[in-house]
Amino acid sequence: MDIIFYHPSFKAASWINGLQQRLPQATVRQWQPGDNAAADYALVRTPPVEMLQGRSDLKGVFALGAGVDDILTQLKQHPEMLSESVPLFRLEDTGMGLQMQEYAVYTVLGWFRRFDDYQQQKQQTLWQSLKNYRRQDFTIGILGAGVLGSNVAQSLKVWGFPIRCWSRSPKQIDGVTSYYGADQLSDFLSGTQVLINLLPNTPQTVGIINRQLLSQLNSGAFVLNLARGAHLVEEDLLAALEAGEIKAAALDVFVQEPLPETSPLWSHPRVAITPHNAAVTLPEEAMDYIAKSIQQREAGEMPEGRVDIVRGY
Ligand SMILES: NC(=O)C1=CN([C@@H]2O[C@H](COP(=O)(O)OP(=O)(O)OC[C@H]3O[C@@H](n4cnc5c(N)ncnc54)[C@H](OP(=O)(O)O)[C@@H]3O)[C@@H](O)[C@H]2O)C=CC1
Ligand SMILES: O=CC(=O)O
Repeated sequence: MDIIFYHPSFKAASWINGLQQRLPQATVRQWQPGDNAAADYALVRTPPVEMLQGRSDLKGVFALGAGVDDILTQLKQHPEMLSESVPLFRLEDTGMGLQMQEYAVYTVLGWFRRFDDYQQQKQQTLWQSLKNYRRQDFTIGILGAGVLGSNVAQSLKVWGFPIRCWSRSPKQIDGVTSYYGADQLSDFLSGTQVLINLLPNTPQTVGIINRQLLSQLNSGAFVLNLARGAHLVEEDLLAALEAGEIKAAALDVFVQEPLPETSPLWSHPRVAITPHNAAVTLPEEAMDYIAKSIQQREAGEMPEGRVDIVRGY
């Protein structure tokens, strides 16, 4: 069995060794331009078109992340890149759920306990206790109730906040109110105090967090974008912050990454920024997952995490 590996920044040698140990029957190699030799599986992040093109014999392509929007964008531009018969898989959880939980719990509790306000008071050497939010009014709305959205819902539920989620199909998550489909989006937004985005980036979700959507949240709501920069219209967020409709935002992802030095988001006192690392690919967990998936595929089973290319996630 032959496996080809390509990632623009990961250390190829440690991935190749790690996969080789997990799959002793396989020969794993780093793909280089011009390598057209046979391969059964490909592990990739934003692969060059020529790496996958013409490989209709592949038994699977594994994306080395949870989101596959980069690969699907390339595929739209170069439909010849991936034969329709080749399944594309993505990482499901592999330790990203816990990382998202950490980020969301830290941020939401900080806003709930008004640490952002106290940080600003500190700049003014101001010793003043502020009125607390009421827990029952601090409704958290999660856009996306998939692997990561449901993880985040579970972790925030234990703090006693009302939790709701919005997805394409209805969900049954204990203690979480499910809204689904375009028809129920307004009901989901109405009464939401903290909006957390964990949607995939698809033609249906691009630009979804715009002025019109933000205006339907509670006045003084908070926004946490953990998914993709393309979901959020940054100028609309800035306008809503200026108008006081949105109190604060925490952003991990941006339309342009790295975020340009000239972006007004950098200097905004009520915007927190992290460099797209809310949940990173953990090599050991990811290799365990991919090795298991390859074994399942070799046994004639279809592993979890198959991307529906038409649906876009
Ligand atoms: N910032 C970071 O470091 C990271 C960001 N991410 C981002 O997080 C995203 C989510 O990951 P994950 O939870 O694993 O993805 P999943 O595919 O498991 O979940 C996606 C959720 O979004 C819902 N959804 C998709 N399209 C729509 C739509 N048009 N309307 C309503 N709901 C919709 C799905 O609904 P349904 O369940 O009904 O299908 C599902 O609940 C990734 O795509 C990636 O972009 C991921 C990892 C790290
Ligand atoms: O943003 C990261 C991912 O895995 O998707």
